[in-house]
Amino acid sequence: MGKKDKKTAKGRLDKYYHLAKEQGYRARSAFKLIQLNKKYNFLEKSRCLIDLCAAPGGWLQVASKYMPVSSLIIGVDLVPIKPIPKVITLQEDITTDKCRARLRNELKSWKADVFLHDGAPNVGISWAQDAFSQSELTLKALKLAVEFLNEGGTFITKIFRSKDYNNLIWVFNQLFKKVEATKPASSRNVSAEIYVICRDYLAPKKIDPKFLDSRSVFQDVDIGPTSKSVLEPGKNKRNREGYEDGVYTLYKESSIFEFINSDDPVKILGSTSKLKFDTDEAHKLLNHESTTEEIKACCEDLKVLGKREFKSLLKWRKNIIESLKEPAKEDVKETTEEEKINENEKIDEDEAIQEELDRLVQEEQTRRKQLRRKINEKRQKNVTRMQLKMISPTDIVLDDNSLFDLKKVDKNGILSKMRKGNMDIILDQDDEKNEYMFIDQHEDTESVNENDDDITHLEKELDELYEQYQERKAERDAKYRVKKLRAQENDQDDVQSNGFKDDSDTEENVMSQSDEYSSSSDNKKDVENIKIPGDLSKKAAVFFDQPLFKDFGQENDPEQSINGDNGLKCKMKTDEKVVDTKSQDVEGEDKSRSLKRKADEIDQEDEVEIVPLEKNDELWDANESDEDEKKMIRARENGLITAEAVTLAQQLVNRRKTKQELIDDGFRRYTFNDREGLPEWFLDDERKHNKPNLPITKEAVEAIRERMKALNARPIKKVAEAKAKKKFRAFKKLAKLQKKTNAIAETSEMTEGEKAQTISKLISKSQKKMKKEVKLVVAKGLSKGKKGRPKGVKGRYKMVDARMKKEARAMKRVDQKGKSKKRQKR
Ligand SMILES: C[S@@+](CC[C@H](N)C(=O)[O-])C[C@H]1O[C@@H](n2cnc3c(N)ncnc32)[C@H](O)[C@@H]1O
Repeated sequence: MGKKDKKTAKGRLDKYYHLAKEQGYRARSAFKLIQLNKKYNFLEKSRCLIDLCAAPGGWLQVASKYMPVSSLIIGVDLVPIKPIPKVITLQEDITTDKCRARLRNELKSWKADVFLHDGAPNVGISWAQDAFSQSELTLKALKLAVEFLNEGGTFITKIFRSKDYNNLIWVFNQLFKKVEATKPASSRNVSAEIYVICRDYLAPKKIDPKFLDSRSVFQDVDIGPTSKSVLEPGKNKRNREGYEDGVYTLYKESSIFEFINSDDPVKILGSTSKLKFDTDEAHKLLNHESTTEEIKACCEDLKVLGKREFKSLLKWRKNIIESLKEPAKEDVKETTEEEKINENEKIDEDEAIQEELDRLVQEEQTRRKQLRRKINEKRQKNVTRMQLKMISPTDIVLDDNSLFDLKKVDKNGILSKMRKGNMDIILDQDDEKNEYMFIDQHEDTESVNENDDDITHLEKELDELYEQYQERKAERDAKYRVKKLRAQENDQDDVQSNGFKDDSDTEENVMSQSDEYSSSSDNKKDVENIKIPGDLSKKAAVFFDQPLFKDFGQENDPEQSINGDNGLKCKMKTDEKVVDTKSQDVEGEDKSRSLKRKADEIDQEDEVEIVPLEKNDELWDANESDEDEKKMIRARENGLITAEAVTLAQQLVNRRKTKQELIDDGFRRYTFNDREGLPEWFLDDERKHNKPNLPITKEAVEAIRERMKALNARPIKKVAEAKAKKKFRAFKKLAKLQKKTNAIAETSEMTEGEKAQTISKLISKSQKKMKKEVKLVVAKGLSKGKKGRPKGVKGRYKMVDARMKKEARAMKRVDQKGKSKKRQKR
């Protein structure tokens, strides 16, 4: 069988193909016999069956299944048939006498009850030939059948619905009582095959030999090559047109010019027996240089030619056609050459030069454009990177056309400003020299104090060095960069939540730019000069926001109440009520007095502005109000996640701690940590190490640990995905199995028992695929695991030797010792 087109082949895998696979039949054609038997019920009654053209054996399998156990079943085919229990198989050509002899030998005195013929000769040349070969084969099968069939026996054959069909049916009717043609459901609709059931063999004593002679039975016996393509007979499409109307003879002559002038010369070669050189013009062709003796001989009898000869005839035809056209061609050649010369003359030399010039200019322009784009891209990249603080200006390697001229920058002392982090720069696009300008809003007000004393100078240097260190650290450590960014965000949030608007107001810009305004002496003045809309400066507002001053404004100025809806609110960490400090203790009063004094001092310098707050604004404490708020939100969302928080909660719930105690605990050395004026490096260090040591209980730690364990036990995404995939695969497998079992349950070709058996087979097959785990068991005891299953081991197991590993190591050791001794001897 030829190589099938994948798409077609797949299309052929229909329901019967799958059913045949399921039920172990070798070919889907098995179902044709099952269906025929269902209709005519001949297998169960038979004791001897001969299957002609039986390979691969599908019909034989069905026969052995449905026929009584001790039946004689013989299968014959050109190709060997794999053995089938209780079936005799012969490798013979059913058209030969040898086959007949072998059958006689096998049958001895027996005669067959059923003769089957499902033969399909090697086909593909033309439809008419295919059909004829099939009909001829059928007649040969019938010839064998009439010789070996019992009276009343059945002959079943496949035939094509061709013009020989009626002739065959006529012959069958002469030999059998009942002749019926049927097409089983499993036979494909696209196939022209049909099955003829000839029952009740009459077994006439004398059979007219014409009944079994193909020349007599079929009208047009010898079908010549009707092939359209003589060059590729194997690849022909099947053609159901049959003979040409009115053409009953196979010998045909055509004129040589018919072949030369034809649009389809291959067809002429296929349908003609001889090509004639009959006219005067044709005679001239005989003298043509390409008309060799071989060509002449080929034209005499086309029927005997092969592919090579047909090709040479076609080549000859091509040469003849060209030579007939030649004079006309020469004329055309002359005219074209003249035209070419004229055209060449027309081409103006100036135009050519102009074109060349245009091209060069164009090239230069594109080159420049590309260069400019490259430079711009590079500049843009650097600016972005610098704004993201990924690089410092000093990191940029500069060429002549580069964005920065460091020497210039340094002359103006800008470099040091850059190092301090003032990155607000604008690029003057029009300026071809690419100079940089710094925007410094306070350039007028702020002058560099050159007479700083040594300590301040040292501190400044230290700050700068620390900043550089941080930058270097940030470059190396992505985590650190993220942390720093987060800290900056928090700082900005603080500023906003404290009533500072985040617009382009100059003062506020300065605020947001100076992250650590309170610790930087450079910016100190700026900060102090900031006017908060209201009466208090930011610093004063922060100061007065402490819970101690909650009722402070109320007594003196009820209209501008600090605690009022529009004033600053105060809140302690734990509870709003707690802030209501009616019973302030003595210590608190002392503190309040000293703090008030401090505030007065500050306000002497600053104008006091009160920041109006929205009614629903969250309150904040002097140090880390936002932190607290965030912690609260996090606790609400995720529950308590630290042992300290759980301990505190437990203490509160169990009433081991009162509110008052909680407030008192709040007043400790960490409560009013003064950060003012402290260098950044010190504050960073403090943030890292100086933390309150809050009490924790064993139960709280246990509770947190349990929670973490539960979290860990949750499957990670990948595991969950893998599990889901596995589930999906199992589901798909089950659906497939269900589909198969449904098909089996619905089929009418099987008994209920067979259905159940096949379904259970399918199920067990699908389960088999699951891998069984093999347990390794170390061989112990006297028998070393040689006697039976070890105790307590279920399922598959494998015995392994505990010594093996140790012995292997020992051998290695001995080996190495031997080697070292040899070396010493040398
Ligand atoms: C369609 S298959 C038969 C399938 C068969 N009924 C089954 O169920 O397995 C046709 C068979 O006819 C065989 N055949 C064709 N011409 C033959 C011949 N002259 N003698 C014996 N077998 C022939 C082919 O070898 C081919 O195996």
